[in-house]
Amino acid sequence: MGCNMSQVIQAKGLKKSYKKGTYAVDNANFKIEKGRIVGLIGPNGSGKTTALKSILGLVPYEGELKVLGRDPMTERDDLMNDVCFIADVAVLPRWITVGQAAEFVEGVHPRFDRARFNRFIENTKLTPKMKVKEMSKGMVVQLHLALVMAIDAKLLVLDEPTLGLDILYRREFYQRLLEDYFDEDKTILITTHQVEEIEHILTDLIFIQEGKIVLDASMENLAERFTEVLVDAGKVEAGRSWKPIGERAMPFGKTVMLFDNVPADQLQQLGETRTPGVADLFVATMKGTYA
Ligand SMILES: Nc1ncnc2c1ncn2[C@@H]1O[C@H](COP(=O)(O)OP(=O)(O)OP(=O)(O)O)[C@@H](O)[C@H]1O
Repeated sequence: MGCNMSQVIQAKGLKKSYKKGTYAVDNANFKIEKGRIVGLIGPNGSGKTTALKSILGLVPYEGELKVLGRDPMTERDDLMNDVCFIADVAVLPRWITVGQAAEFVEGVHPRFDRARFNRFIENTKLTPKMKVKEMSKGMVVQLHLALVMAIDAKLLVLDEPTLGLDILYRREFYQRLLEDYFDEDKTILITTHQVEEIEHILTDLIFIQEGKIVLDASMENLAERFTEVLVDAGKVEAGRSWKPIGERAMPFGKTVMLFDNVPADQLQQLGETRTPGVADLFVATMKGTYA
């Protein structure tokens, strides 16, 4: 692999096995470019965290992997100067204060900017002496975000960052990330299975199922490739003959069908068409996962 710096992550034949004969990540190929916000989305146990751990050099793997031009296994220390990794917000210990949390991150991350952190905190109800256990969940999110955003990392990796938070805070979290942190020199990789609230900030989508990449596309490509049709009651059979990848019943005898690579003008004969939401696309793609 060449050293192309607009390429933030390159994986070729990436594999990780914890147990002989089974692969948590199974021959994954993908590229992530600078200035993208990528959602790595998959059901429980599909290999998301394992993929992230490989990217961060936290587990040994097979195959080729380059992150910011470096080999995560042999150049981990170097790589960590440019990467910020945050697991879910729940990991902040309950006894820690705002000030101590900042001190801790400052100690472990060379790119942490204390003044920047303080500026974020000044816009909240948080005070330096406040403990996590005294905060509402929303305040914990604010603390978490301030810690993340004060790190000037080229690559930000977030593993289920909004787990356990309600929809309002999930929205707030992603909106702030987009408005106050993201720019064209940064790249964000987020894993989640709560897709609805991140889809509007994502530029790219990677679906993973049983360790395999089953979809890898930019949001523009998705809109070109997939179409959802609200099929009129009398046209269901016609619709099925064009092999939808998903189908669900709606009130009043209508049926929603999801099509992959069927020309839109053809589908318009069936009923109203639109671009599917990521959640519906996810469900259709993962069909059979829990069977
Ligand atoms: N340390 C480990 N030792 C053994 N098996 C593991 C280990 N970590 C993960 N696995 C297995 O690898 C597979 C993928 O797990 P992984 O945590 O990567 O999935 P995930 O997509 O992040 O899941 P979730 O959404 O539930 O967090 C699972 O079958 C899991 O049981």
